[in-house]
Amino acid sequence: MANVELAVDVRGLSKSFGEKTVLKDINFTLEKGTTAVIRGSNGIGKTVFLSCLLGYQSVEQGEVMVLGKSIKDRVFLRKNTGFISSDRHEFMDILTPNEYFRFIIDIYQLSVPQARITELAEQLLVTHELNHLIKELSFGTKKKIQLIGCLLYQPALLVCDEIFEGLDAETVKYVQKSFQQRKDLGLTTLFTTHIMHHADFVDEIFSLENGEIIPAVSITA
Ligand SMILES: Nc1ncnc2c1ncn2[C@@H]1O[C@H](COP(=O)(O)OP(=O)(O)OP(=O)(O)O)[C@@H](O)[C@H]1O
Repeated sequence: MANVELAVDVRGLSKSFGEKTVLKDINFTLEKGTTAVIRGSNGIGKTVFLSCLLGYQSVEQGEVMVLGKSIKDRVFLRKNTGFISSDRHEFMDILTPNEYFRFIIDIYQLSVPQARITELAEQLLVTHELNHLIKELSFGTKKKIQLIGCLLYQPALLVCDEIFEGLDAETVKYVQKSFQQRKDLGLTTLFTTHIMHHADFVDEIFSLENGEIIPAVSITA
């Protein structure tokens, strides 16, 4: 029976590429309403782990439950999760931000007034970018557009890869505040970063080392 109080419940997850084992029998849980960070050195497997968690990469061995359901239920998974990628936005690239937001509003059947999009765009200083193709936007602006998309539907589980990379100081503060607001709403946020001092507000800190995810004592240790 699934534990519905867990936002993430990973059991025995392993993942290899050829001879190279990246994730080794990972057991990892995250309670609902938690904000957590996973740190780890370059190439250690953070992106692969997040991709397995959200069903973007096949799981070789093990079981992954998100919000009490197996990730094999892909409709549930997509409806209730959001992903902010550091560098993968192929399907967004052919849209403008405005088209992308309309797409999100349509598929999630949201009743979001245009004024809310205008407000978020003003807060994140992207008002003048809304009708340009996403592929033509800067690295940080693409991330801001993904953030706005997620804030429109506020997924129960938001997963972000390298969330602070390439963001200016004001946007870093905005992201931190948004994640704290998500926590106040009882929502779960899991992200990776190399900039650990930006993550000093989280509830839980994990480290990916030697293919395993282990709790870390502090943001530095
Ligand atoms: N599709 C793939 N095919 C083969 N190897 C892969 C594939 N995807 C990832 N890897 C390998 O898995 C390992 C972990 O990569 P991953 O991108 O998860 O690292 P990371 O911890 O996110 O690193 P960084 O901090 O540099 O972003 C790397 O050795 C990478 O080369």
